Amino acid sequence: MKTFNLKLQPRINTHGFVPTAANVQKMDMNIASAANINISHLGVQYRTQEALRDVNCTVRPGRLTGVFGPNGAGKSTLIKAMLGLVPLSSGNVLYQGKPLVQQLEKVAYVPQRSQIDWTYPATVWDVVMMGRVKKTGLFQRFSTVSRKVAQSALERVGMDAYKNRPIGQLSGGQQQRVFLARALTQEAEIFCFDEPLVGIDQKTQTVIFDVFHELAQARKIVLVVNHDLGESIQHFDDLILLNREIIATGDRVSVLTEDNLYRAYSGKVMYFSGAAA
Ligand SMILES: Nc1ncnc2c1ncn2[C@@H]1O[C@H](COP(=O)(O)OP(=O)(O)OP(=O)(O)O)[C@@H](O)[C@H]1O
Repeated sequence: MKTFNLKLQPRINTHGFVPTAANVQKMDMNIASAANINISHLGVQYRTQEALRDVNCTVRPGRLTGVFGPNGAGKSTLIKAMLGLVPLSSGNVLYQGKPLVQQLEKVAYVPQRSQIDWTYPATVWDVVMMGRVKKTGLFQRFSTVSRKVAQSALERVGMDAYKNRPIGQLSGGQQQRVFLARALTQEAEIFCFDEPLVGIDQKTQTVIFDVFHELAQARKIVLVVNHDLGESIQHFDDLILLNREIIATGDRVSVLTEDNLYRAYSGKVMYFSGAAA
């Protein structure tokens, strides 16, 4: 049985936002009027297996949202279904009132490491510039603006010095930072990351969460699949707790209850209620 020490502290904040009750209320009012992703009655069936059943939830801009749940809970499937990468057996996903799949130019998606071909002969710069292809058009020359955006994204994630390296020669953390830079160059409204924290070093984790918080503060939608119930969970504002169906969804503190965790992980997680204070 795994044990996790889940101290429900205020979200770690490195950008000067003081989470007083008044500030949070102001933020919540803004959020209520902003554009959400609304997922309604979403189901996914893989041949004989029902991966997701009747998923209903909202993903809000301005909030760092984590998708949590045990192995095989359907976390990756949820993101793929939202982006039209696997077919829905029921339901819909709307953004600003319209199907999200009709607005994929607004989305930056970084899949799981295992789904990326790291032997592909591309340099760090090539990979980051790929983030500009949708804006520039295939086979068109990249503009000066595009190059500046890519350069600034590389610098933001601390990978500027590796620009000419083949992507396959980098460490796991460096590769993840390059893919984060590529997502940034897309200048998207919606950012989806599937397990970006797997196999990375502490420095990369810090950079990644700093960038996530910056995106959220810029009122982007930031959705992150994660399975680690350790300390890093405190970075998230909202959680979607899944196990083939929604167990709980909403702000982090309301989702992280003993009962919800027990139901999601079938009793395989011991929750220290004393640590919630
Ligand atoms: N392409 C597929 N074809 C058939 N079954 C699949 C496919 N992709 C996923 N599954 C199954 O659907 C279920 C949900 O998978 P998914 O990868 O979405 O879970 P997850 O919560 O992301 O898991 P993990 O934390 O292990 O990555 C699993 O039982 C998985 O084996």
